[in-house]
Amino acid sequence: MSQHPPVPSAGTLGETRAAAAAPAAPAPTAPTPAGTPVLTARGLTKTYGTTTALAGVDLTVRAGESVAIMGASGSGKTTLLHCLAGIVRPDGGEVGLATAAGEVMVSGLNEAGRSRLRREQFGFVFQEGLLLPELTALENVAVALMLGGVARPAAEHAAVGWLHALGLAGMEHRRIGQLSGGQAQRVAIARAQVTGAPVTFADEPTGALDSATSAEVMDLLLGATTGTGRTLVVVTHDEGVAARCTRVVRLRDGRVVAEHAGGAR
Ligand SMILES: Nc1ncnc2c1ncn2[C@@H]1O[C@H](COP(=O)(O)OP(=O)(O)OP(=O)(O)O)[C@@H](O)[C@H]1O
Repeated sequence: MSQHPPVPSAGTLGETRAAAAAPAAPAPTAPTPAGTPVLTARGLTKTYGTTTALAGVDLTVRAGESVAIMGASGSGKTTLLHCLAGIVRPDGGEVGLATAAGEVMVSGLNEAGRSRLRREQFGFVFQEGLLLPELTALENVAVALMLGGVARPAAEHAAVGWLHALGLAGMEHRRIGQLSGGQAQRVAIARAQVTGAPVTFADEPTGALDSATSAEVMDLLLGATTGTGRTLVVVTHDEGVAARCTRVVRLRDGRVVAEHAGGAR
């Protein structure tokens, strides 16, 4: 990455939805106009042995929206998220990502291409496992930029900006194990946003949190993504999380069985 990393404006993204939406962190590339399709899945299929995880999914995700993917355990939510994000290659169908250079077929790229795409275009907030416990909060965020070629001082400057915006001032040098679950998820949000990635994927981002902390983390996640014109795709079992999104997609047995506006619309 050659651009100077984006840094949020002064202040915090706040604890409330309204406050969280206020400061805008410029994306490294011109943001896709709101409402434009940014990710398009066509006829996605995926099987694991004899298990059909996806049985033909069509889905369009538009810039600036927050899409909650819901459904019973085993209905294919995580597999769909992983196919959209280029973590897993579907057996059939395709996933297209709109970029400044035209549509990139995520599903057609080899592992190196998908890895680069994930680093440059996507942010990830998962329930667990993505933060490096041996690194501090600051290092966990800065490393996302350093992997893209940003020098350490600039990466740390941007990381500090995001950690402060997410209410973690003073905790920059704590290791992940020295943070609460909610604080660790804020670090994950900072790491997912610091590169300016236009699309963030979250898989049960509040799954391990109590309901008050869950609401705070979800507000911050929305403020940092759709609040700054970016796009969020979130897998969740929690109707409260889905109610904060603009659209809800429900899966059953690897198929989309319902789609409707979320409470945020
Ligand atoms: N790596 C894998 N190997 C074998 N089977 C898998 C694998 N990943 C997923 N599956 C199976 O595919 C189906 C869909 O799994 P997936 O994780 O996408 O569902 P989910 O809706 O996210 O479930 P949950 O809510 O329990 O996380 C399940 O039957 C699951 O057991």
